[in-house]
Amino acid sequence: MPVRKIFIAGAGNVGSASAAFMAMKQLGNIYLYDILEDFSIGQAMDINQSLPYWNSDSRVTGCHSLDEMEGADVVVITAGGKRAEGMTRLDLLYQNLDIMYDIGEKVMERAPGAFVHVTSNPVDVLTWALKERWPDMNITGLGCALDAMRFRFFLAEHLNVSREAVNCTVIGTHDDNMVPLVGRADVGGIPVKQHLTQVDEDRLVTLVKHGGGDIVKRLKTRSGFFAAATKVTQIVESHLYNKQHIFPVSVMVNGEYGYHDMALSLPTAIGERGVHEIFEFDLNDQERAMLDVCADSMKKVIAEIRARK
Ligand SMILES: NC(=O)c1ccc[n+]([C@@H]2O[C@H](COP(=O)([O-])OP(=O)(O)OC[C@H]3O[C@@H](n4cnc5c(N)ncnc54)[C@H](O)[C@@H]3O)[C@@H](O)[C@H]2O)c1
Repeated sequence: MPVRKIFIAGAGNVGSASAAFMAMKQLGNIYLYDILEDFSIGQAMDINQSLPYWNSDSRVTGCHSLDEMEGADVVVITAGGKRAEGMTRLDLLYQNLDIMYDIGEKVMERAPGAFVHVTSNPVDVLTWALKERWPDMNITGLGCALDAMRFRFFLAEHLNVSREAVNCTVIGTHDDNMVPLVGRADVGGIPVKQHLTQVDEDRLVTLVKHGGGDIVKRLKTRSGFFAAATKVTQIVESHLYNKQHIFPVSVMVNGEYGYHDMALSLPTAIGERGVHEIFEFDLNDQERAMLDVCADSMKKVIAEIRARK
Protein backbone atom coordinates (compact mmCIF):
# COMPACT_ATOMS: atom_id res chain seq x y z
CA MET A 1 0.00 0.00 0.00
CA PRO A 2 1.42 3.46 -0.84
CA VAL A 3 2.29 5.68 2.11
CA ARG A 4 -0.80 7.73 2.92
CA LYS A 5 -0.80 11.47 3.50
CA ILE A 6 -2.67 12.66 6.59
CA PHE A 7 -3.12 16.38 7.19
CA ILE A 8 -4.10 17.52 10.67
CA ALA A 9 -5.36 21.10 11.00
CA GLY A 10 -4.74 22.27 14.58
CA ALA A 11 -1.62 21.20 16.46
CA GLY A 12 -3.16 21.67 19.90
CA ASN A 13 -3.75 18.86 22.34
CA VAL A 14 -6.09 16.71 20.24
CA GLY A 15 -4.24 17.40 16.97
CA SER A 16 -0.76 16.68 18.31
CA ALA A 17 -1.81 13.60 20.26
CA SER A 18 -3.61 12.30 17.15
CA ALA A 19 -0.44 12.90 15.10
CA ALA A 20 1.60 11.00 17.71
CA PHE A 21 -0.81 8.05 17.89
CA MET A 22 -1.16 7.82 14.08
CA ALA A 23 2.63 7.94 13.71
CA MET A 24 3.05 5.23 16.37
CA LYS A 25 0.64 3.07 14.37
CA GLN A 26 2.49 4.05 11.17
CA LEU A 27 -0.75 5.05 9.46
CA GLY A 28 1.07 7.37 7.06
CA ASN A 29 3.09 10.55 6.79
CA ILE A 30 1.48 13.30 8.79
CA TYR A 31 1.40 17.04 8.18
CA LEU A 32 0.61 18.91 11.37
CA TYR A 33 -0.64 22.43 10.72
CA ASP A 34 -1.37 25.30 13.09
CA ILE A 35 -1.99 28.99 12.82
CA LEU A 36 0.73 29.51 15.44
CA GLU A 37 4.00 29.68 13.62
CA ASP A 38 6.67 27.28 14.90
CA PHE A 39 4.25 25.60 17.31
CA SER A 40 3.34 22.74 14.94
CA ILE A 41 6.99 22.43 13.89
CA GLY A 42 8.08 22.03 17.52
CA GLN A 43 5.34 19.47 18.20
CA ALA A 44 6.32 17.51 15.07
CA MET A 45 10.00 17.48 16.08
CA ASP A 46 9.09 16.09 19.48
CA ILE A 47 6.81 13.37 18.05
CA ASN A 48 9.37 12.30 15.41
CA GLN A 49 12.04 11.87 18.07
CA SER A 50 9.77 9.41 19.93
CA LEU A 51 9.20 7.16 16.90
CA PRO A 52 12.34 4.98 17.03
CA TYR A 53 10.88 3.38 20.18
CA TRP A 54 7.72 2.48 18.26
CA ASN A 55 9.71 1.13 15.29
CA SER A 56 7.76 3.53 13.13
CA ASP A 57 9.07 5.15 9.96
CA SER A 58 6.16 7.58 9.75
CA ARG A 59 7.25 11.19 9.45
CA VAL A 60 5.47 14.12 11.07
CA THR A 61 6.03 17.48 9.35
CA GLY A 62 5.04 20.64 11.16
CA CYS A 63 3.68 23.36 8.90
CA HIS A 64 2.14 26.80 8.83
CA SER A 65 0.39 26.72 5.44
CA LEU A 66 -2.86 25.06 4.42
CA ASP A 67 -1.31 24.53 0.97
CA GLU A 68 0.56 21.57 2.48
CA MET A 69 -2.80 19.80 2.33
CA GLU A 70 -2.25 19.15 -1.41
CA GLY A 71 -3.25 15.58 -2.30
CA ALA A 72 -3.96 14.49 1.29
CA ASP A 73 -5.83 11.20 1.71
CA VAL A 74 -7.15 12.23 5.11
CA VAL A 75 -7.79 15.66 6.66
CA VAL A 76 -8.44 15.82 10.41
CA ILE A 77 -9.73 19.18 11.68
CA THR A 78 -9.03 19.90 15.34
CA ALA A 79 -8.43 23.65 14.96
CA GLY A 80 -10.46 26.06 16.96
CA GLY A 81 -10.63 28.66 19.62
CA LYS A 82 -11.65 28.37 23.24
CA ARG A 83 -14.42 30.31 24.93
CA ALA A 84 -12.85 33.52 26.29
CA GLU A 85 -14.34 35.58 29.09
CA GLY A 86 -17.52 37.32 27.99
CA MET A 87 -17.99 35.05 24.97
CA THR A 88 -21.22 33.11 24.59
CA ARG A 89 -21.39 29.56 23.22
CA LEU A 90 -22.82 31.07 20.08
CA ASP A 91 -19.86 33.47 19.75
CA LEU A 92 -17.54 30.46 19.93
CA LEU A 93 -19.68 28.62 17.40
CA TYR A 94 -19.37 31.48 14.91
CA GLN A 95 -15.64 31.82 15.52
CA ASN A 96 -15.09 28.10 14.87
CA LEU A 97 -17.52 28.14 11.96
CA ASP A 98 -15.40 30.73 10.17
CA ILE A 99 -12.29 28.62 10.80
CA MET A 100 -14.10 25.54 9.40
CA TYR A 101 -15.14 27.41 6.25
CA ASP A 102 -11.54 28.59 5.63
CA ILE A 103 -10.18 25.06 6.06
CA GLY A 104 -13.09 23.51 4.15
CA GLU A 105 -12.41 25.74 1.16
CA LYS A 106 -8.81 24.55 1.09
CA VAL A 107 -9.92 20.92 1.37
CA MET A 108 -12.11 21.27 -1.72
CA GLU A 109 -9.30 23.03 -3.58
CA ARG A 110 -6.33 20.87 -2.58
CA ALA A 111 -7.68 17.50 -1.44
CA PRO A 112 -11.29 17.17 -2.64
CA GLY A 113 -11.23 13.35 -2.40
CA ALA A 114 -9.93 13.28 1.18
CA PHE A 115 -11.74 11.60 4.05
CA VAL A 116 -12.38 14.54 6.40
CA HIS A 117 -12.85 14.09 10.12
CA VAL A 118 -13.73 16.98 12.46
CA THR A 119 -13.33 17.14 16.24
CA SER A 120 -13.75 20.90 16.76
CA ASN A 121 -16.80 21.81 18.80
CA PRO A 122 -19.73 22.03 18.56
CA VAL A 123 -18.79 19.03 16.46
CA ASP A 124 -22.22 17.96 15.14
CA VAL A 125 -23.07 21.51 14.07
CA LEU A 126 -19.69 22.07 12.40
CA THR A 127 -19.96 18.73 10.57
CA TRP A 128 -23.38 19.78 9.28
CA ALA A 129 -22.06 23.22 8.24
CA LEU A 130 -19.22 21.77 6.15
CA LYS A 131 -21.41 19.13 4.49
CA GLU A 132 -24.12 21.69 3.81
CA ARG A 133 -21.70 24.04 2.08
CA TRP A 134 -19.84 21.28 0.20
CA PRO A 135 -22.22 18.33 -0.31
CA ASP A 136 -19.46 16.31 -2.03
CA MET A 137 -17.17 16.52 0.98
CA ASN A 138 -16.51 13.06 2.42
CA ILE A 139 -16.93 14.10 6.04
CA THR A 140 -17.66 12.76 9.51
CA GLY A 141 -17.30 14.34 12.96
CA LEU A 142 -16.10 12.70 16.16
CA GLY A 143 -19.63 13.16 17.51
CA CYS A 144 -20.49 10.66 20.24
CA ALA A 145 -17.73 8.18 19.33
CA LEU A 146 -15.62 9.29 22.29
CA ASP A 147 -18.64 9.25 24.61
CA ALA A 148 -19.32 5.64 23.56
CA MET A 149 -15.76 4.66 24.50
CA ARG A 150 -16.17 6.40 27.86
CA PHE A 151 -19.44 4.54 28.39
CA ARG A 152 -17.64 1.25 27.71
CA PHE A 153 -14.94 2.15 30.21
CA PHE A 154 -17.43 3.07 32.96
CA LEU A 155 -19.55 -0.04 32.39
CA ALA A 156 -16.48 -2.33 32.51
CA GLU A 157 -15.30 -0.63 35.71
CA HIS A 158 -18.71 -1.00 37.31
CA LEU A 159 -19.12 -4.65 36.30
CA ASN A 160 -15.46 -5.46 37.01
CA VAL A 161 -14.99 -7.17 33.65
CA SER A 162 -12.61 -6.74 30.74
CA ARG A 163 -13.34 -3.62 28.70
CA GLU A 164 -13.32 -5.90 25.65
CA ALA A 165 -16.36 -7.76 27.01
CA VAL A 166 -18.60 -4.68 26.87
CA ASN A 167 -20.54 -3.47 23.82
CA CYS A 168 -22.43 -0.21 24.02
CA THR A 169 -23.10 2.99 22.17
CA VAL A 170 -24.15 6.61 22.59
CA ILE A 171 -26.14 8.48 19.93
CA GLY A 172 -27.56 11.97 19.37
CA THR A 173 -25.31 14.98 19.79
CA HIS A 174 -21.99 15.44 21.58
CA ASP A 175 -23.42 17.62 24.36
CA ASP A 176 -25.62 17.24 27.45
CA ASN A 177 -28.46 15.86 25.31
CA MET A 178 -26.46 12.78 24.22
CA VAL A 179 -28.27 9.45 24.54
CA PRO A 180 -26.29 6.58 26.12
CA LEU A 181 -28.31 3.53 25.04
CA VAL A 182 -28.20 1.54 28.28
CA GLY A 183 -30.92 -0.83 27.10
CA ARG A 184 -28.78 -1.89 24.12
CA ALA A 185 -25.54 -2.43 26.05
CA ASP A 186 -24.33 -5.97 26.65
CA VAL A 187 -21.54 -7.69 28.54
CA GLY A 188 -20.49 -10.94 26.91
CA GLY A 189 -23.84 -10.99 25.10
CA ILE A 190 -25.90 -10.52 28.29
CA PRO A 191 -27.88 -7.25 28.50
CA VAL A 192 -26.12 -5.03 31.08
CA LYS A 193 -29.53 -3.98 32.40
CA GLN A 194 -29.70 -7.40 34.10
CA HIS A 195 -26.72 -6.31 36.23
CA LEU A 196 -27.77 -2.73 37.00
CA THR A 197 -30.16 -1.18 39.48
CA GLN A 198 -31.89 2.06 38.44
CA VAL A 199 -29.48 3.92 40.74
CA ASP A 200 -26.47 2.31 38.98
CA GLU A 201 -27.93 3.13 35.61
CA ASP A 202 -28.53 6.79 36.48
CA ARG A 203 -25.03 7.13 37.93
CA LEU A 204 -23.39 5.60 34.83
CA VAL A 205 -25.39 7.78 32.44
CA THR A 206 -24.35 10.86 34.43
CA LEU A 207 -20.70 9.76 34.36
CA VAL A 208 -20.81 9.47 30.57
CA LYS A 209 -22.63 12.76 30.06
CA HIS A 210 -20.26 14.62 32.39
CA GLY A 211 -17.17 12.66 31.28
CA GLY A 212 -15.61 15.55 29.37
CA GLY A 213 -16.69 18.23 31.87
CA ASP A 214 -15.30 16.27 34.84
CA ILE A 215 -11.88 16.25 33.16
CA VAL A 216 -12.03 19.97 32.34
CA LYS A 217 -12.86 20.73 35.99
CA ARG A 218 -9.51 19.26 36.96
CA LEU A 219 -7.40 20.44 34.04
CA LYS A 220 -8.89 23.97 34.42
CA THR A 221 -7.72 25.68 31.22
CA ARG A 222 -7.78 22.79 28.76
CA SER A 223 -9.88 19.75 28.02
CA GLY A 224 -9.12 16.04 27.83
CA PHE A 225 -7.43 14.84 24.69
CA PHE A 226 -5.85 11.39 25.09
CA ALA A 227 -9.17 9.59 24.65
CA ALA A 228 -10.33 11.89 21.83
CA ALA A 229 -7.05 11.42 19.94
CA THR A 230 -7.27 7.65 20.45
CA LYS A 231 -10.73 7.58 18.91
CA VAL A 232 -9.70 9.83 16.01
CA THR A 233 -6.79 7.46 15.30
CA GLN A 234 -9.09 4.42 15.35
CA ILE A 235 -11.56 6.10 12.98
CA VAL A 236 -8.81 7.12 10.53
CA GLU A 237 -7.36 3.59 10.72
CA SER A 238 -10.78 2.10 9.96
CA HIS A 239 -10.95 4.29 6.85
CA LEU A 240 -7.39 3.64 5.64
CA TYR A 241 -7.58 -0.13 6.18
CA ASN A 242 -11.24 -0.43 5.11
CA LYS A 243 -12.11 -2.06 8.44
CA GLN A 244 -15.73 -0.92 8.42
CA HIS A 245 -15.65 -0.62 12.16
CA ILE A 246 -18.84 0.97 13.52
CA PHE A 247 -18.64 4.27 15.43
CA PRO A 248 -21.40 6.69 16.46
CA VAL A 249 -19.76 9.50 14.48
CA SER A 250 -21.47 12.67 13.43
CA VAL A 251 -22.96 12.31 9.94
CA MET A 252 -25.35 14.26 7.76
CA VAL A 253 -28.65 12.41 8.00
CA ASN A 254 -30.66 11.60 4.94
CA GLY A 255 -34.00 10.41 6.25
CA GLU A 256 -32.64 8.28 9.11
CA TYR A 257 -35.31 8.33 11.85
CA GLY A 258 -37.19 10.71 9.56
CA TYR A 259 -34.59 13.50 10.02
CA HIS A 260 -33.16 15.62 7.22
CA ASP A 261 -30.81 18.58 6.92
CA MET A 262 -28.81 18.10 10.12
CA ALA A 263 -25.90 16.05 11.42
CA LEU A 264 -26.46 13.55 14.20
CA SER A 265 -24.18 11.03 15.86
CA LEU A 266 -25.40 7.61 14.72
CA PRO A 267 -23.71 4.20 14.43
CA THR A 268 -21.85 4.35 11.14
CA ALA A 269 -19.57 1.88 9.34
CA ILE A 270 -16.34 3.63 8.32
CA GLY A 271 -14.31 2.12 5.50
CA GLU A 272 -12.37 3.07 2.37
CA ARG A 273 -15.26 5.19 1.03
CA GLY A 274 -15.64 6.99 4.37
CA VAL A 275 -19.25 6.46 5.41
CA HIS A 276 -20.37 3.03 4.18
CA GLU A 277 -23.61 2.65 6.09
CA ILE A 278 -25.58 4.42 8.82
CA PHE A 279 -27.40 1.95 11.06
CA GLU A 280 -30.81 2.61 12.59
CA PHE A 281 -32.01 1.02 15.81
CA ASP A 282 -35.60 0.16 16.44
CA LEU A 283 -35.74 2.79 19.22
CA ASN A 284 -38.34 2.59 22.00
CA ASP A 285 -40.49 5.65 22.79
CA GLN A 286 -38.19 6.94 25.53
CA GLU A 287 -35.03 6.61 23.41
CA ARG A 288 -36.81 8.19 20.46
CA ALA A 289 -37.94 11.14 22.61
CA MET A 290 -34.34 11.70 23.78
CA LEU A 291 -33.07 11.62 20.19
CA ASP A 292 -35.78 14.12 19.25
CA VAL A 293 -34.41 16.51 21.90
CA CYS A 294 -30.99 16.35 20.18
CA ALA A 295 -32.57 16.89 16.76
CA ASP A 296 -34.72 19.82 17.97
CA SER A 297 -31.75 21.58 19.49
CA MET A 298 -29.74 21.06 16.27
CA LYS A 299 -32.62 22.52 14.25
CA LYS A 300 -32.59 25.65 16.43
CA VAL A 301 -28.83 26.19 16.03
CA ILE A 302 -29.06 25.64 12.28
CA ALA A 303 -31.88 28.22 12.08
CA GLU A 304 -29.70 30.71 14.01
CA ILE A 305 -26.78 30.11 11.64
CA ARG A 306 -29.02 30.62 8.61
CA ALA A 307 -30.45 33.80 10.11
CA ARG A 308 -26.93 35.17 10.55
CA LYS A 309 -26.11 34.83 6.82
N1 LIG B 1 -15.93 15.86 19.91
C1 LIG B 1 -15.19 15.49 20.93
O1 LIG B 1 -15.43 14.43 21.55
C2 LIG B 1 -14.03 16.36 21.35
C3 LIG B 1 -13.11 15.91 22.30
C4 LIG B 1 -12.03 16.72 22.62
C5 LIG B 1 -11.89 17.96 21.99
N2 LIG B 1 -12.83 18.38 21.11
C6 LIG B 1 -12.71 19.68 20.44
O2 LIG B 1 -11.59 19.62 19.55
C7 LIG B 1 -11.01 20.92 19.39
C8 LIG B 1 -9.52 20.87 19.70
O3 LIG B 1 -9.33 20.60 21.08
P1 LIG B 1 -7.88 20.79 21.74
O4 LIG B 1 -8.00 20.32 23.14
O5 LIG B 1 -6.85 20.21 20.84
O6 LIG B 1 -7.75 22.39 21.71
P2 LIG B 1 -6.40 23.24 21.71
O7 LIG B 1 -6.78 24.60 22.12
O8 LIG B 1 -5.33 22.51 22.44
O9 LIG B 1 -5.98 23.25 20.16
C9 LIG B 1 -6.61 24.02 19.19
C10 LIG B 1 -5.52 24.46 18.21
O10 LIG B 1 -6.16 25.12 17.11
C11 LIG B 1 -5.29 26.16 16.70
N3 LIG B 1 -6.04 27.11 15.88
C12 LIG B 1 -6.91 28.08 16.27
N4 LIG B 1 -7.37 28.73 15.20
C13 LIG B 1 -6.82 28.14 14.11
C14 LIG B 1 -6.92 28.36 12.72
N5 LIG B 1 -7.68 29.33 12.22
N6 LIG B 1 -6.19 27.57 11.90
C15 LIG B 1 -5.40 26.61 12.40
N7 LIG B 1 -5.26 26.34 13.72
C16 LIG B 1 -5.96 27.12 14.55
C17 LIG B 1 -4.77 26.75 18.00
O11 LIG B 1 -3.58 27.50 17.78
C18 LIG B 1 -4.53 25.48 18.82
O12 LIG B 1 -3.20 25.00 18.67
C19 LIG B 1 -11.81 21.84 20.34
O13 LIG B 1 -12.83 22.49 19.61
C20 LIG B 1 -12.42 20.87 21.33
O14 LIG B 1 -13.60 21.38 21.93
C21 LIG B 1 -13.87 17.59 20.77
